[in-house]
Amino acid sequence: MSAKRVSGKRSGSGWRVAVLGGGAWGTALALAMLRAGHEVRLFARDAETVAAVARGENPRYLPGIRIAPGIAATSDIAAALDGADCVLAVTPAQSLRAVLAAAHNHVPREAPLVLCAKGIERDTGALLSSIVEEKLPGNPVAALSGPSFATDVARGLPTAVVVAAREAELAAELAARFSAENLRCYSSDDLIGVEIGGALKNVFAIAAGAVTGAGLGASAQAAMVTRGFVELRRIGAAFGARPETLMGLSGLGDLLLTCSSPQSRNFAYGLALGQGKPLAGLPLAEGVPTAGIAARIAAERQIEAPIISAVAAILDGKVTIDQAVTALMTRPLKTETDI
Ligand SMILES: NC(=O)C1=CN([C@@H]2O[C@H](COP(=O)(O)OP(=O)(O)OC[C@H]3O[C@@H](n4cnc5c(N)ncnc54)[C@H](O)[C@@H]3O)[C@@H](O)[C@H]2O)C=CC1
Ligand SMILES: O=C(CO)COP(=O)(O)O
Repeated sequence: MSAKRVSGKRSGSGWRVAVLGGGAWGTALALAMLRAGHEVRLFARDAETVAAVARGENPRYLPGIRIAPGIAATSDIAAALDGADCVLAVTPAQSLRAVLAAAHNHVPREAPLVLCAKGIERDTGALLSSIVEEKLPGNPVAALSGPSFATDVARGLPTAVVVAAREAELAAELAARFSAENLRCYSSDDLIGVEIGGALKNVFAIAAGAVTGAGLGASAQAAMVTRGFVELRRIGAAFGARPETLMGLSGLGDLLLTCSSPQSRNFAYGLALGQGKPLAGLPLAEGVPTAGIAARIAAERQIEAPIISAVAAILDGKVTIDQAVTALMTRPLKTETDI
């Protein structure tokens, strides 16, 4: 790691952090970075969000939460990235490629690009780290993931996340710099494992919401989440993720959070699906595009992932929830340990 990155370009311990994305999570992370002692620039593409953050709010994405002064919001991506020591990419997974296309000429050389979105690119099956490696080949890539609702983090409620990079030293440095009183960052050198956990838990959160919405009961819910976790581990193993990473904050931790709370937008999406309510206009549910591509990846690699396939088929309107449940319940019996 370069000496420049260790010490930061600015004097003192604070970095200049650029946050790309003025939605719920981008704004919450901007606040978290401010609390951790950094100078924060927030890129939001719409002028309305920029003006709102300057007023101390973001009513569209974080209604009712006061945004502390000190975040410099801008819709000029070059200005947001100017002199950044570190860049957080916090737009939806399916927008990452477009955002990096707009950003790549302005990202300072060597600044780590920290992925904060959770998903797999729908059209290509690419993990987000591989998109960064393609678009910003000179910049180190990292990922921040774990159980962390934007509203909780924005309010300063305590939680723990994991920051991963292929280089353990970089992961540890980022974790140290991002941690603050109420945000405890663990570090990991299993970048792929952290990415896979964060991306796939969203698919099971949709399934969990659908189970609740369809009134299938708490037992079905626990059985689905447990067997879903087996699928997450199978796919993770195929990508080279370490099992202990998937047992950690970005896998099991986030699965527990989002499969149990309607505060999760993916759970809420599944809930509406299960209740037969309209889905149009619901907030971002990253598990929707990820379900389809994860089902395709599983099929291509011959990985057994019946719950992911069922979620994808339900979302595509190919089967009903009832039909999917019957198909899952009548699969050939097997030993539980046969993952
Ligand atoms: N909201 C949460 O609690 C958490 C969200 N995440 C992840 O963070 C990512 C972003 O989620 P949120 O901020 O919650 O979504 P959001 O829907 O609240 O905001 C998305 C933001 O991205 C912007 N955006 C979309 N496409 C863009 C583009 N092409 N160029 C520039 N800006 C663009 C939108 O204008 C909006 O400001 C997702 O992958 C999500 O899974 C991760 C942890 C917690
Ligand atoms: O990933 C999250 C919390 O860790 C947020 O989940 P939702 O996108 O389902 O709201």
